[in-house]
Amino acid sequence: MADKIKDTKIIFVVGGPGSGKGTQCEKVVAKYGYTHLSSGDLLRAEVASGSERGKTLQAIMQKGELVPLDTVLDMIKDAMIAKVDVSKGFLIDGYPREVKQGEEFEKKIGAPCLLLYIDAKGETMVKRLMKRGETSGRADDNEETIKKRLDLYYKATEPVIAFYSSRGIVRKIDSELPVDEVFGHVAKAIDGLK
Ligand SMILES: Nc1nc2c(ncn2[C@@H]2O[C@H](COP(=O)(O)OP(=O)(O)OP(=O)(O)O)[C@@H](O)[C@H]2O)c(=O)[nH]1
Ligand SMILES: O=c1ccn([C@@H]2O[C@H](COP(=O)(O)OP(=O)(O)O)[C@@H](O)[C@H]2O)c(=O)[nH]1
Ligand SMILES: [Mg+2]
Repeated sequence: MADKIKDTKIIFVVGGPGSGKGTQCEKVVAKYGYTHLSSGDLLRAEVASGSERGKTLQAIMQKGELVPLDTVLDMIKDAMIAKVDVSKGFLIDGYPREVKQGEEFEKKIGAPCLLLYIDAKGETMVKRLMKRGETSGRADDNEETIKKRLDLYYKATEPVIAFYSSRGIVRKIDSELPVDEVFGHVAKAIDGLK
C-alpha cells in the first residue's frame, strides 16, 4: 500500500455537518476524476447491508457520536486499496473527525497534500440539514442529532484544522456562497497542487 500510494494525491475534505462537503466532492469528481470516499457513506453502506456490525454502527450514528476509529480507517483503507491502481487522487470526505484519526491514517496509509476546509456558519449548516432531512431519509438529519453532530464538530474536528494548518496544507473555503462559486475556490486550490 505505502509504495503504491506514494504518487497518488490524498485530499482531506473537512467541514461541519451539512457544510457542503459531499456537494463539492461530486463536482471535483466530475472535473478531475478523483475517487471520492465519504467516511459517512461507507458507514451507511455497512448499515444498509444489515450486518451485525452495521446494527452497532447505526446506533452510534443515530446519536451523532463517532464510531471507533479503527472501524472507519479499515473501511477507508480497503476502499483505497481497491482503487489505487486506477486513481489519480483520493478525496477523503468527512475524515479525519479528530486529530487522532488523522495521525492513524498517516501511519497506515499516507500523508495528505491538501486539506479543504469547507466552512459555513452553524445556523447555515442546521438550516441545510433540516431541509435535506425532508427528503434524505438519513436517520441523523433530525434536530436533536444535528445539534449533537455540530457540538462534536466544534469540539473534536476543528482541532484537526489547526493541526494541519501548521503544515501549511489547509485551504479554507467559504461555503456560504452559491455552490458554483464555492467550487471555483475548490478548483483553484486543487489546481495549485503540483
Ligand atoms: N445554498 C447552498 N446550499 C448548499 C451548498 N452546498 C451544499 N448545500 C446544500 O446543503 C445540504 C448539505 O450538503 P452536503 O453536501 O450533503 O453536506 P455534507 O457536508 O456532505 O454533510 P454530511 O453528509 O452531513 O457530512 C445539501 O442539501 C446541499 O444541497 C452551497 O454551497 N450553497
Ligand atoms: O470518520 C467518521 C465519519 C462518520 N462517522 C459517523 O457517521 C455520521 C455521519 O457522517 P457524515 O460525514 O456522513 O455526516 P456529518 O456528520 O458530517 O453530517 C457521523 O455523525 C458519525 O456518527 C464517524 O463516526 N466517523
Ligand atoms: Mg456528506
